[in-house]
Amino acid sequence: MGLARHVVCAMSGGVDSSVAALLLKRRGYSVTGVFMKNWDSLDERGVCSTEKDCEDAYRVCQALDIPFHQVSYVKEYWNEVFSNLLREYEKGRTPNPDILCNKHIKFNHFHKYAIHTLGADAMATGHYARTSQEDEEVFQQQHTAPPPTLFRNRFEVRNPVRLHKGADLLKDQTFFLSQISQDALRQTMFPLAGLTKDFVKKMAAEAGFHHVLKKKESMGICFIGERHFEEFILEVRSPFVEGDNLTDCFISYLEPKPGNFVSIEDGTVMGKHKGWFTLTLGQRARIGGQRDAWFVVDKDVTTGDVFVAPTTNHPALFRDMLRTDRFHWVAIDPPPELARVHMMECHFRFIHQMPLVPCTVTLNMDGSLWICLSKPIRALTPGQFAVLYKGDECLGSGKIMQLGPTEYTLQKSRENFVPAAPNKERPTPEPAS
Ligand SMILES: Nc1ncnc2c1ncn2[C@@H]1O[C@H](COP(=O)(O)OP(=O)(O)OP(=O)(O)O)[C@@H](O)[C@H]1O
Repeated sequence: MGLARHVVCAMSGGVDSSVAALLLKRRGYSVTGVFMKNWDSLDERGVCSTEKDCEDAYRVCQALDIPFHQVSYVKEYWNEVFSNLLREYEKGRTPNPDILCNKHIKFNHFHKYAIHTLGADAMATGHYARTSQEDEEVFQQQHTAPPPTLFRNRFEVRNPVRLHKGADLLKDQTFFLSQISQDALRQTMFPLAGLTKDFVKKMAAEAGFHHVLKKKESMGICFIGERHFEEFILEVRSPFVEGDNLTDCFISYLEPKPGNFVSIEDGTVMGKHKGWFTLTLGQRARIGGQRDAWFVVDKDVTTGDVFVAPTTNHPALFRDMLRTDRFHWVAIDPPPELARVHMMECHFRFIHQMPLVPCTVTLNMDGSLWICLSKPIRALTPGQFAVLYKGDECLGSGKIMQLGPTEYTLQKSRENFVPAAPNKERPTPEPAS
C-alpha cells in the first residue's frame, strides 16, 4: 500500500471545519490543518476574533495530532474582495462578499497554497455541499471499501466535477460556492457532504472539541465579522496595505454621498439620506419625520436620488426578468442543452436559502444570460448573484447587471396606453341594446 493521500483542511476554529478534519483523519488521509487570516482590524466590540479563532483551530489540530499552519491573505482579501465590494457600492450595486471570498481567496489562493506550496493532493473545507466525486467515493466505500490510497478517481478524474447540495438542506452552502473554478472543485473535498449540522455537533462533542462547540455561528461580512454596516463602511480607516498589514491613515472607505429620498408615486422629496451606497433595494428607508414605512425601489447614482415606495409589497419592487454578466458555469460552460438551443429551463435564487423559482434562461453571444422568472419576485438587486440550480445541482452564477421593467412601470405604461384610432373603413359596431 502506498502513502496515504495528503489533504489540507481549511480550519476556521469553528465546529464544521474541526469535524471535517476529524473525518478526514478517520478516513485514513494524512491531514494538515491551515488557518487563514484575511482581515486584521478589531470588530465593533473592539475584539480581534482572528487570534482566538486561530488558537481554537490550533487546539483541534493538536487534539487530532496533525500539523498546523497559518497563512495570511490580508492583502489579497483587500485587493480582490474588499476593494471590489467598495467599487460595486460606488456603482450603486449591492455586492456579495461571501461569494467573492470563496472565489478569490478560499478556492484560489488557499487552493494553490494547499496544492503547490504544501504539496497536497486535495484541499477540504467544512462547507455543507457535495461534489459528484464524493458520490463515487461513497459508492466505492460501500461496495469495495478500498483504503484511501486507492481512491484514484478523485485525483485523476476526467469528467467535469459537479457541485451538489449537501444532505442537510437547511445548511446547504452551494449558493456561496457558485463562483468557484472547476480546477479548484476537482481538488476539493467536502467531508460534511452527507451529514446534518446536528450530527456534526454530536461528533464534535464526542471528540471533545468543547471549545469550538461553545462558539456562535459565524455571522456578518465574511472575515470582517458582525458590523453595523453603514457605520463600518463610512468608518475612518486606511485603504493601503503595507506588507500584510493595513495601515491607519484617516480616510473613510467610501465618501458619504447624501441626497434625497424621492417618492416614486409623485416625485415628492420625502427627506434626506446620508448616502446611497448602503441602501439596498427592498430595504426599509429610515426617513426622518415620516410615520409610515417607505421602501427603497431604485437609486440614481448621478443625482443621488433614492426612490422610495409606500408599501413593502409595492409593484415597483417586483420584476420577473434580469440580465447577468458573463455567467460562470461550475461544471460545463455552457451546459450542452443550453449550447444546443440557447434556452434552458432551470431554477433561480439570488438570496441564500430563498425558495427556488422556476425560470427560463437565454444565452447571449457574450456568455451573459437573460433570465425570465415564472413569477415576479421582490427586490431583485443589481450586484447580487443570480444562482441557478437543476435538481440539486448548483450550475453556477452570474452577477445581476440589468433588470427588466417593474410591475409598476408596466401598469403605468398600460394606464398611458392610447388605443389606436378605429379603422375608418370598417363601421364601428353598434352597442347591443
Ligand atoms: N479563517 C479561516 N481559516 C481557514 N479556513 C476557513 C476560515 N474561515 C472559514 N474557513 C473555511 O470555510 C468553511 C466555511 O466557512 P464559513 O465561515 O462559511 O462556515 P461555518 O459553518 O461557520 O464553518 P466553521 O464552523 O468551520 O467555522 C469553513 O468550514 C472552513 O473550512
